[in-house]
Amino acid sequence: MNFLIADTFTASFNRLSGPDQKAVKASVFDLQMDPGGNGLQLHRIDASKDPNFWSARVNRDIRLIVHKTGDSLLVAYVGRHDDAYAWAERRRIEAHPRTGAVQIVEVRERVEDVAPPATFDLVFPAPAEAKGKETGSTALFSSLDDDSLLSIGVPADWLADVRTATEDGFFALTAHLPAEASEALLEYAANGRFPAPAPPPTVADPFAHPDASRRIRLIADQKELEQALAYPWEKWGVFLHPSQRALVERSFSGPARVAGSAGTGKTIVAIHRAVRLARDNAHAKVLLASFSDPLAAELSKKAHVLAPETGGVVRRITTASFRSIAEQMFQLEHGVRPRIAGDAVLRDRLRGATASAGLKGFSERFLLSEWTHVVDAWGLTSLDAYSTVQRMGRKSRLGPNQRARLWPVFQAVREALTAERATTWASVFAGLADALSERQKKPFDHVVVDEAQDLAPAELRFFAALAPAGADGLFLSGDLGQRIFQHPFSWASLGVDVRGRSHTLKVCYRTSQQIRRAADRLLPTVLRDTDGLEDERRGIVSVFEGPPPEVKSLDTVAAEAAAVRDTVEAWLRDGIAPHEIGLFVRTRQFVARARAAIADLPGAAEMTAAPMSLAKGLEFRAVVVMACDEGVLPLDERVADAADEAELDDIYETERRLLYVACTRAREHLLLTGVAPTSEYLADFTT
Ligand SMILES: Nc1ncnc2c1ncn2[C@@H]1O[C@H](COP(=O)(O)OP(=O)(O)OP(=O)(O)O)[C@@H](O)[C@H]1O
Repeated sequence: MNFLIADTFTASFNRLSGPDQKAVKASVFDLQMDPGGNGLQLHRIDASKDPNFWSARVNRDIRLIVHKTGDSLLVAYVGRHDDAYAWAERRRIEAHPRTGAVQIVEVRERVEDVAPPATFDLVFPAPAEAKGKETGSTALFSSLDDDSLLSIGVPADWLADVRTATEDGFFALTAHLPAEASEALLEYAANGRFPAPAPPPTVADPFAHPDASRRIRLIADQKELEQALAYPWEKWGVFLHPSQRALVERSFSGPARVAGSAGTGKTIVAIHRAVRLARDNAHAKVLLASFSDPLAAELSKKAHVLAPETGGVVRRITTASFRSIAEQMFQLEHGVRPRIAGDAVLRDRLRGATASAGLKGFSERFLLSEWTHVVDAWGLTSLDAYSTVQRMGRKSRLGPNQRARLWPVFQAVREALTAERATTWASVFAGLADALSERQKKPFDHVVVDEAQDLAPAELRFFAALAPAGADGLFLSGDLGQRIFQHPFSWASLGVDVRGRSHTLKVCYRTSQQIRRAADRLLPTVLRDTDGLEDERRGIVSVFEGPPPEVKSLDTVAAEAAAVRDTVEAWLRDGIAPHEIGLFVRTRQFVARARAAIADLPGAAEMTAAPMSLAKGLEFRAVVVMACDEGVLPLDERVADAADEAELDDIYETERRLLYVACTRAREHLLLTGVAPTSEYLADFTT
């Protein structure tokens, strides 16, 4: 008999107290051992339209709802007695007549509350089919016939409701529909088309249909059940979107990439893929790398969720930050750690060299940036090389004469570093890339890199050289819209050509529809990388909705602090825990302004207050982005350094992306504040 669990069970389990969860786990294990349910007092739920719903007694209070058929037992829900019975009485489980996927369907006639709720600040762009629409009361799907609605998995008894749904009532309705149907409707409302239908299953098993296997998982053995129950709140551990699953399972003939806006699950795909690769080959060594040490630590935690220690899988997955894995490799190669010259040292050497060369007319910041992003990033060692290098992302044009004047300075810096036996990260990565690319035997069989949009050229070459060049050697996950540390460059020119092997995720799991759409307005709808790959950002749907983001322009710093304090206090009152709150500001100097605003609130120390550049990869239930003042965002110092119009544009775009990253850390609540006159970017949120 097949033993299955549904995501409705996982979600309901998550709402129980610790002791109740423990008791439920014991009962679910018992059920798996003995699907007959002896000892659990199985009772058929007579009031349910579906005769296959049974309740199992966990303890005095708690009932487990299971769905039993001749060949399967599905654990569907858990809750207090009355709640559990009511849930089962309002549901039926059946294969959809058209798609063939098993669905947990709400029985239409038992749902009384489908009437439109309070008006939402609706989030759709002008719906494709809603020409002439003026209010939120126009039917969104009236032009769709039964056939189309059935093809996306709308249950037959909900067809009429869907056809009469208006913007105002839409989310209330979709809460009752199977997720594949509501996602498809959302996409239709946003883009005027349906997503590509899920491919039919190869076997005629309704549970094996991709739409079903996203929400109902077959549990093969006790170990799998342990995993599913150990981290039930990490839904992604068990239930992946089909587009995510495809990227995890698929074999790619060369380097491949997953893209997608913030919160679409790129990191989740990267982790699943690393675990999948390690599982598939018991000898494979896998590297799972991310931008910083804290992000790498998060990857490691999540990899453990997917592959508990016992399997021996995690041992073969090395999680590391870009720099820490390079440092380890450097030590293996040279027996010592690299002596890295930091920015302060570089600035000092640049200053010295500029003075010696009598060079005038270039700011210190420009010189450091030119060194970091051009000379050092590309490992240039001669004037010839510097004269011909394409200064990608450095839009200011530097003529041959200017380059010739600058070169002695950079050469002197390089010589000074060599004399001091110091090096730079770019040199470390480049040296390792050169050494490793010569080798037949590579340190890893598969390399998976998250936050790949911020890889520097030498870093990309390094990761490409760490694993064999063939199939499934290199997998990169990243979002061009979140590139904040690197200038763009051609991956293909460095031998990492992901064209034809690049896929974009479109379902956002982190951020509410309202916040995501507002944040999306900060970026162009299509981003293009240097190799011509397009990242289409329209048509993203969030799986839930929430209050719209708030933007407040205040007259003084004190008034801003008071506004932030009031909002954060309200969040705390609403049950949001202090550690679920993050405050972001443009630079370190403004962290004190954020801290001061929340200083007297309970749990203030547990709230995160950090510069936007550290927001990458994090997430919070509620986020404040503070100090969005004119002159701070974009940052005056950066703007002042722009060599020309083109470089100015580039700075403006990077600053926008920083704000985008900070805003998309929010799941449910987002507040942006600034002291008037505020940042010009804030206007994008309200228009
Ligand atoms: N299939 C899924 N089911 C449930 N939750 C998911 C799923 N995929 C991702 N999530 C959740 O969505 C959130 C965002 O996922 P993740 O961090 O992987 O996105 P991302 O695309 O890497 O985001 P960013 O680019 O902003 O770093 C996380 O909380 C993750 O647990």
